[in-house]
Amino acid sequence: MNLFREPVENPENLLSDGSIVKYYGALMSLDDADYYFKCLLNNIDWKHDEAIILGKHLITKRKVALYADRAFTYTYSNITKQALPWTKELLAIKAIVEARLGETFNTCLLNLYHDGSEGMAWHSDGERDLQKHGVIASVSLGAERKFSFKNKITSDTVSLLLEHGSLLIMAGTTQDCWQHRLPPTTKVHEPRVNLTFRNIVSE
Ligand SMILES: O=C(O)CCC(=O)C(=O)O
Ligand SMILES: [Fe+2]
Repeated sequence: MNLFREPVENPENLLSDGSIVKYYGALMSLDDADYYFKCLLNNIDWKHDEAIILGKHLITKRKVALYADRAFTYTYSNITKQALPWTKELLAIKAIVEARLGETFNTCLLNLYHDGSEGMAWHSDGERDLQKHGVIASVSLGAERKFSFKNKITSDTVSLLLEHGSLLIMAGTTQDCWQHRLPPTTKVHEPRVNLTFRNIVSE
């Protein structure tokens, strides 16, 4: 356990030229992070993610869930997902994030990685309905994992560790100019939950 976990008051931009990634460190106390981690493991409607890619129906080991202000449907990778109404704990975490950032969010996509064998490949969060250049706020709970960004033109990479109870934001042109991934690792044997708060603007 990292004994030096602290909030970062004015985090620096880890990228440049209009692409913004900032790591805010600890968003909450260790006790709160432990509490929310347990709640989310038990109380979220976790489902394996599905995609239809090149006509093949793929099912991930990682589990996902989608919560939002409205019960809208959301289509990505040719599969339609139904957003569920907020739970008490998700609303509480959302309020902490909104207070820290001075931004509001209407949607949360959650990922559950059971251990280091599960990750997420290089991608950008460029879904059609996502607010263009809006802030995406990423909260990490559970196992500490490496997170990386790769510039789409230069292939420059920037990596950092996402700690238990921490907050990271992506904004500006980050999704246009960079991809990000959660690399798999043989070193991690514990689960991790990630929440990305977003704004969906369709309809
Ligand atoms: O698990 C993470 O930290 C990142 C998840 C992610 O990139 C996504 O849900 O789009
Ligand atoms: Fe992403």
